[in-house]
Amino acid sequence: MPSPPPLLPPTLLVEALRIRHRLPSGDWMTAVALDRLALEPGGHLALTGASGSGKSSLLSALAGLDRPSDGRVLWGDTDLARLTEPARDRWRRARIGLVFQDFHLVSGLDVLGNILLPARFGGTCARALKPRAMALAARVGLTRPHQPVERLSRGEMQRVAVARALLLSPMILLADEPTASLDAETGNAIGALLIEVARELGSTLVVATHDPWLRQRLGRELRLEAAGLAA
Ligand SMILES: Nc1ncnc2c1ncn2[C@@H]1O[C@H](COP(=O)(O)OP(=O)(O)OP(=O)(O)O)[C@@H](O)[C@H]1O
Repeated sequence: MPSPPPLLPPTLLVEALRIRHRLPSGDWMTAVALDRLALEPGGHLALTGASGSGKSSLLSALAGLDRPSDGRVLWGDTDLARLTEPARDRWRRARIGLVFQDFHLVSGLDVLGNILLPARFGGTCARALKPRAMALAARVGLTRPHQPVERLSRGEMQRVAVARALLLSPMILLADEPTASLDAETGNAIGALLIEVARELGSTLVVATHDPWLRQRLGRELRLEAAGLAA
């Protein structure tokens, strides 16, 4: 069983972070060069910057999905790079709710089945969480919980991805462009919901976004610049 989430989210500290990707040519490019970022427990932060400036790469490192090439990502006293991959997976499942840019929905499952996926992966009883999953589906405006996800519009898929990230009441919420596929009004509603739920839970919230409304509502902003080819 995963360990229960701590009552308070840990402080985030990023130091001398470099994330490099290998290009098909064999060269390396630096996607993120960030000397320092500190975020208090329950803090909210918008990651902004032009397309390709490294927002998704940074979110992946914060979630422990990718190991930094250099530097450290510390959540409290946990240095993610020092954990083995299975330990990092356990750590992430117990603490983090993730909204992926491309949703990562599982076709063949309906709306409810997708929202309940973190329960399955985390070893929590999916049946016990069904009422919460139904409530979250309604809260994000999904009225047909048994609709197969492959028949949803992109905007509806985005709502499923947001509801799924909230299922386990995570202490840390990381969202990659969570309003990008929505019209302005719905995007604002979903953005407001993320902020509201993060406040209710006392969760730390980091959102990569181009959306000026959401950026403003999050209050604090870190603007990334494309770093370029690695030396
Ligand atoms: N796996 C990878 N292999 C090679 N290059 C990559 C990889 N992932 C990202 N990159 C490159 O790293 C840079 C940063 O990409 P990233 O997706 O982090 O930016 P972003 O700010 O999230 O962009 P967008 O706003 O378009 O989603 C880009 O130049 C991208 O092409």
